[in-house]
Formats: sequence, C-alpha cells, structure tokens
Amino acid sequence: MGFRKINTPGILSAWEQFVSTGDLEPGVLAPEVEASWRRCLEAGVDPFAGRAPGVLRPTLFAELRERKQDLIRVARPFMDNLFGLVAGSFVVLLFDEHGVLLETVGDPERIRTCQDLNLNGGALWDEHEVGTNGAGTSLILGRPFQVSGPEHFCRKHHRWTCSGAPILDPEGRAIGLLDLSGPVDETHSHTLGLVMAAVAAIQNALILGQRNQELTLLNDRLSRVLGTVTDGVVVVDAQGVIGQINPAAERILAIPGARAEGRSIRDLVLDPEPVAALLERGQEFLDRELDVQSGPGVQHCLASGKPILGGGGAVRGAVLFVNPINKLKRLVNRFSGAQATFRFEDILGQGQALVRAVQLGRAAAENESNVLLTGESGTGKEMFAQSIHNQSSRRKGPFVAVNCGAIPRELIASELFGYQDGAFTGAARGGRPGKFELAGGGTLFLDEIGDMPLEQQVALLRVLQDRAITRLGGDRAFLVDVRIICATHKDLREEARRGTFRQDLYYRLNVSMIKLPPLREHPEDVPVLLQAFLARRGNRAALDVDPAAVAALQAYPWPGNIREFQNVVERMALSVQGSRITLEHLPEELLRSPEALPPPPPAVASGPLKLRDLLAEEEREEILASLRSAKGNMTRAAQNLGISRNTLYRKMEKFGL
Ligand SMILES: Nc1ncnc2c1ncn2[C@@H]1O[C@H](COP(=O)(O)OP(=O)(O)OP(=O)(O)O)[C@@H](O)[C@H]1O
Repeated sequence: MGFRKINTPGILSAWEQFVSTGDLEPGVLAPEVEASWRRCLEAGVDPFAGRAPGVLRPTLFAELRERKQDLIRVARPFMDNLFGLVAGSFVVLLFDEHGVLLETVGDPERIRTCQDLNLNGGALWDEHEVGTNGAGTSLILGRPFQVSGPEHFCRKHHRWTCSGAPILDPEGRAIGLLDLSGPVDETHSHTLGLVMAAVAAIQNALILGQRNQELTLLNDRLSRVLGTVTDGVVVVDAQGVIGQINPAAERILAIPGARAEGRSIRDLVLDPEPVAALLERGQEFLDRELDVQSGPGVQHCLASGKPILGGGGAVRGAVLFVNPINKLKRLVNRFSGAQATFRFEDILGQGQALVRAVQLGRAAAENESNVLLTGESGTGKEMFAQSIHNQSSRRKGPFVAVNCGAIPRELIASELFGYQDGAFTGAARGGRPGKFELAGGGTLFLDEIGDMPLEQQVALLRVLQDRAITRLGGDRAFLVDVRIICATHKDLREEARRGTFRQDLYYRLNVSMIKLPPLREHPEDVPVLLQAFLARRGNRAALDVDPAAVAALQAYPWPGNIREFQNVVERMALSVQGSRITLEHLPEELLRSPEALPPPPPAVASGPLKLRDLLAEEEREEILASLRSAKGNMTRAAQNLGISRNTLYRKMEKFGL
C-alpha cells in the first residue's frame, strides 16, 4: 500500500537494451526518464560506473559552504526532522543548485556503506557525471522528481530510490536541492511529498529570515536617522505611552530615553488639547506652539503630531515632532539677516567726541544695561548698536532691529509683542511671535524710539520692568531675555519735558547714553573716512584726491552725516575718469554750499538768517526734484539724496510736503 509501482523487470530489460544498442522500446519509461537516459548517452556517461567522479578541492568546498551558510543553517533542522520521520535506512542530502553535495544527514554506518558512490561533501551529482538521479535530474527538470531502481542510468544506483526537490528563492531561481534517498524496495510516492513539504518549509524559513534581516536593516537605518535628526521625535501607542524617543527629544524633554519609555506623553506635553485630539480622534496637528515639560522646567516648542492608523482607521498610536522655539528662531534669524555685522573696529574716526562714544559703547557692551544712542541721521547709531551687540556676551544670539518710526501706529504692538491665534481678523493662523520673542537671547534695537506712540510706551515700560511679554490676545506672560538698545535723533529729555515722551520710560532707557557727533563736528575725520570708502570699491585702481576737494568735503555741513558722505564718495568714485578726484567731481550741491565756496560773498555772509532761508528753500527744491524723479518712491528718493528714509520723512514734514 502506498508504494510506487514501477515495472522493475520491464525497465531493467529496456535499460539493458538501451545501454547496449541505444534503442528504447516506447512506453516503458516515464517520458522524463527516457529524455534523461538519452542525455546521459549523448554526454557519454558510463552506465557501469555511478561513483560521483568529481569532488571539489577542500578550499573551494569550504568557500562554497561559506557562501551557502544561510541555506545550510536553515535547511539543517528540517533535514534532521525528515530523517527522524523516515527511519534509518534513508539518507537526507542537501545539494547546491549545480548538484554539489553540501550536507548529509543519515546513519553514519549507512553512509559508510555508500562510499562506493562517493556520498561525500563536495561531490558533484550532476546528471552529466552520474547519470539519471534524484538530485541532478530534478535540477535539470526544475521541479521535484523521483528516480527509483533501474530508472537510474547507472547500474550501481539501481538499488536506490531517490526523491529530489529544488529549493527556490522568492524569484523562482534554484538555490539548492533537497534529496531523500533509500533502498529501492522502500520506494514510496509519499517520499517525494515529504521532501516537497520540507522544501516548502525551508523556502518559507529562508524568506522569513531574509525579511527579518531586511527589517533589522531597516530598523537600524531608522534608528540612525532618528539618532541624527535634530528634530525631537517621540513615538507613542494609542494610550499615549512612549515607545520610542530619539536623542533630540531626550534633550528637549531633559529625560534619558530609558526613563521616557513607558511614560505617558500626556504628562510631558503641558497643553492637553492637541494631544488628546490626536490620540482620541486621530486628528493631526501641524506646527502648533506647545509647552513641554523639560526636566523641572518648561520648554516652549513648535510641535506637530501625526496619528498611526490601523485597519478601519483606528488610532494605533502617533508620532510627535518637537522643536524648541529658540532653535527655530535662531534659524529664522540666520536666514532673515537678524544678525549684526558691524564691530567697533569698523567705526572709523579719531575725532574726540567719536572716540569718547566708542569708549562708552565698549563699556556698555560689558554689561546688560539699556543703552540710549542719540545723534542725527547717518551718524552711525545702528552701527554702534550692532557693535555693542557683537562685543557683548549675547553676540551669538539674534540682533533684531525695529524702526518704531516706520511702523504704522496701530501695528506697533503686534510687531513688538506678537499675537495669539485669532487675536484679530486678518491675523495669521497659529499666531505670530513679536520682535521681543524673536530677539530672545540677543539684542533688540529700537530705532527712532522717540516716534513711539505714548500708549505703546506704557507697554514697553511694563516689559522693561517685568522682563515678560504677553502676546496680543494671549493670556500668558512669557519671560523674555533681551537686551534693549534704543536710538533717536530727537532730544528725548526735551520730549519728556514737553510730555510727548514718558519721563519714566526715558529714565529707564537712558541708563547709559551715548551721543554720536554729527560729521560737521569732526571734519578732521573726513580724510580717513574718504580713504576708507574709496578703498572699499574693490580692486579698482587707487584714486588721488585733490587737497581742494578734501577741503570742500570738510567744509560741507553733511546733513545726512556719514551715510550721506559715504554715498557722495561712492558716486564721485564712479564718475571720475582718470586717477585723481578734483573739485569738478564733487556734486553740485557741495560746491553751492556756502561753506565750500571760498571766500563767501559778502551779501550772503551779512545775513545769516537770510542764508538759512535760502538754504532751506534750496533743500526743499532738491527734495521735491528727487521725489519727482523717483516717481514718489521714498526709498529711491532718499537714496538719491544720500539720506535715510526717516530723514526724508522728517524733512518732508518740516517743509510741509
Ligand atoms: N564712524 C563710522 N565709520 C564708518 N562708517 C560709518 C560710521 N558711521 C556711520 N557709518 C556708515 O554710515 C551708515 C549709516 O549708519 P547708521 O545706519 O548706523 O546711522 P544711523 O545713525 O542709525 O542713521 P538713521 O538714524 O538715519 O537710521 C553705516 O551703514 C555705515 O556704513
């Protein structure tokens, strides 16, 4: 029962006839066996041999086993099982895809009796070498096949039944073969079935092993990525329990990974609403400002949360990304230019008042007190503010400049203090930080502080007192760590006396006051500035300056101060053809200036009041002309005049334009 019936005598006599004459009676053999015998005859296989002739050299065999180690490792337990199932007279053999014997499991005694066949590791059981056989023939067929008794081409194998099944990789390529060989009188069709089942199991185990390896690799890569990203990443389950946390998140939450895992994210994120919506309803959130617990303190962060959804949309967990706002602000500052470029070394001039101002500036950089810079437009107030910042301990933090005179009165508060989501119609979603927050850890330069409306002066005073700000529409005060430097061209003390500037604010800002002299008060610096500004024109040939031209430059009153002077020098350098700057290269207005015209005509000299009127009228005309040629573009008109926009506005107001 169950034994495969093969017509042994019929096949045997067909074999005898075939090996002696090459003729075959049709229908006696299975077609696969018949085709195999013909291949063997053609290949010149000796039907009376049967011992595997070729054996790989030990080193090559060792290399082959090394290459096939995964297959051998995975197949070995299945071979042991198979041997356990089929009793002692069978041997279980594992071959590579070319028919080289890799591994044998069987009764050692029985294996020894097979020595005449060469069942040794490294022996080649290819059909071309040893004729029709369970291993070589099924490798040629590319499918499981059983060869029993006289179906074998070589006589020596006639006492065997061999069942072989190729082991395939996921792409269907043979990577080896499993064979079960035993006595021919125990030929059983189920033997092949057993081998096939074992091969199926080996193939599955190989795929699983490979998947495992891929998963390990993927996991390894993911861990590396998570380990290197500077964003904090926290993975939680559906209950919000932390399963994974990357080093950046460990730093943000100030909690080592081992202590974070197993804790609830709800305890660590201090704004419960978005996390609850994420875990309970799978509602993601993007770039929300949240406070998170950071050791004993609190860290203000920008956070996003994404649910991990299972089948049917159920929330399986979530991934949270957190970034401290301070880090983002540093990035924004880097790219938005909120950085100070000037240093005290860049401030040129040896005039006594200027040198004194630099001394005071350097001293102010050593402490944190508020500084008030006063001086006309273009005297270098912002340059001083930047230099103080760059010399102070805050040099690595942002330098944020705000021109209080240039912001519409109703927007000043939101610019300075920021606003909360929904604070007013038209406000950006998610709210926006103000300049005080953006300057956190650095310096806030409030230019034209004298133009700040009174009601905002009150708010500013409060910030200076409490060192905390509340965003518009917000209900919580943030501590801000900012050094304030203010600047004005106005006489703030006079403004305070007149009641247009709050006295208490004036005293608070004026802890250290630095007055920058107008250029006309230090004309001795004109040659130095002239040389420095000419030298900045890149690699163009050096220019000489006629002493009369220098004298004219020194005599001019420079209402736009060093900024105007710099613009004029640059324009002159562009207009000069040769290598010498003379009086003729100076802009007309400089020569028209009475101080620059030696000697002054007596009529003009006799009436200083009339002269002032005359000059004012000329200036008004010039401003009008410049506005017309710039088609009302204030920035361009100011540039053409060599003054700042603020000065232009001021002058327009003065002349009622
Ligand atoms: N002492 C100086 N040495 C070299 N360059 C200077 C000096 N003072 C001013 N400058 C130049 O003049 C330009 C204008 O200076 P800055 O903007 O600091 O003036 P300000 O007083 O802030 O003007 P405003 O009140 O109009 O804003 C600077 O960019 C710099 O190039």
